[in-house]
Amino acid sequence: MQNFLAPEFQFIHQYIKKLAGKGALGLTDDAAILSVEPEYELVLTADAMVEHVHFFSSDAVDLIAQKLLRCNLSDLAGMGAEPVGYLLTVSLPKHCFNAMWFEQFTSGLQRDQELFHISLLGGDTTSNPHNMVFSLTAIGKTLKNKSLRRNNAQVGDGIWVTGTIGDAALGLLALKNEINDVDGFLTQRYHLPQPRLGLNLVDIASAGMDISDGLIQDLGHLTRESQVGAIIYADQIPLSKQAKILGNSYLETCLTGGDDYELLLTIPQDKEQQAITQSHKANIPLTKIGYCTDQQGSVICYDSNKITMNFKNTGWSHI
Ligand SMILES: Nc1ncnc2c1ncn2[C@@H]1O[C@H](COP(=O)(O)OP(=O)(O)O)[C@@H](O)[C@H]1O
Ligand SMILES: Cc1ncc(C[n+]2csc(CCOP(=O)(O)OP(=O)(O)O)c2C)c(N)n1
Ligand SMILES: [Mg+2]
Repeated sequence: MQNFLAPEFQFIHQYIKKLAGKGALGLTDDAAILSVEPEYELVLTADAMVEHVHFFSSDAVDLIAQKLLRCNLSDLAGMGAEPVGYLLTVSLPKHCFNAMWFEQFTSGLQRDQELFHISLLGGDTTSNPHNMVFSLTAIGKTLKNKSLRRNNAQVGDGIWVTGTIGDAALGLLALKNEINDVDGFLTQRYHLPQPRLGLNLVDIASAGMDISDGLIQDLGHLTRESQVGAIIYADQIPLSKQAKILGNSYLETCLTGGDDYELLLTIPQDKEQQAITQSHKANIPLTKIGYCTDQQGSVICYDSNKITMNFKNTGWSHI
């Protein structure tokens, strides 16, 4: 009998293999092998992306791939980790198994592998009759005991965010034709999040996480884990000029819509200058939006008239 490759393995060989890096063993074995320097520990995270839920069927395939990788890299950034490698699982309807689809998907990943200095370690390929479903496991590293946790914010620490908040949620509205995205900025922020890797806040930030489900909800997670409360000021929250133009009626979308993939951080007041220095070094904007209180479980957002804002939902929930 001739030893030929079944189509599944031809696809892996032809398209996926070129993404494989150190430790992947050329995708020839059952698993990858990873060594890590003794002074480091591994940081592991997995996030899935599902057609119709996380992205549109009509989205460009290379952008879907980049968003998948970037959302996971954002989780590593949220832990203060440096990327090492990733595992990729794809489950696709049969019509996706063609050269054009795989060329686009892998070219998106290849682009970002170079940008973020990361390579593929392995994964799995399956078919399913309905939707595109992806899962990516990102592996990073931090110096031992130096990762950024959600549970160490202290009363009085400032609350900070990177970048601008709400653009992607507005981009989603634009893609649903509910608002106009004149220059394409908002949809671009939806399609291509910017993982905030490289911001070195070791021994500076007291707690941190990435914002994926909505600022208000994610701040709730951080304050709960740290057993503190929070007061933030809506007019201090950094918004892009495209978001500002839409006006106050879209503020709630910005603060609760999710898909930001920015970092939420707490920083003791005596470390603020160091944090700002690091933000300049990494060229990542950092803005103070409030502070931690001793009102455990209370997240208050004041509007510009110092009136507490009430939200219909504080953020995204799958169920
Ligand atoms: N199906 C699951 N199996 C194992 N762990 C899970 C599962 N779903 C969520 N988690 C864990 O629960 C925590 C919260 O999940 P999630 O809200 O998705 O975090 P994130 O927003 O950082 O991706 C994370 O530590 C995540 O690893
Ligand atoms: C087509 C489409 N509809 C709705 C959304 C909004 N949305 C879907 S999941 C999600 C939250 C982030 O995804 P999740 O799976 O919760 O990631 P995690 O918090 O685990 O990182 C948001 C804001 C979207 N991105 N795309
Ligand atoms: Mg998750």
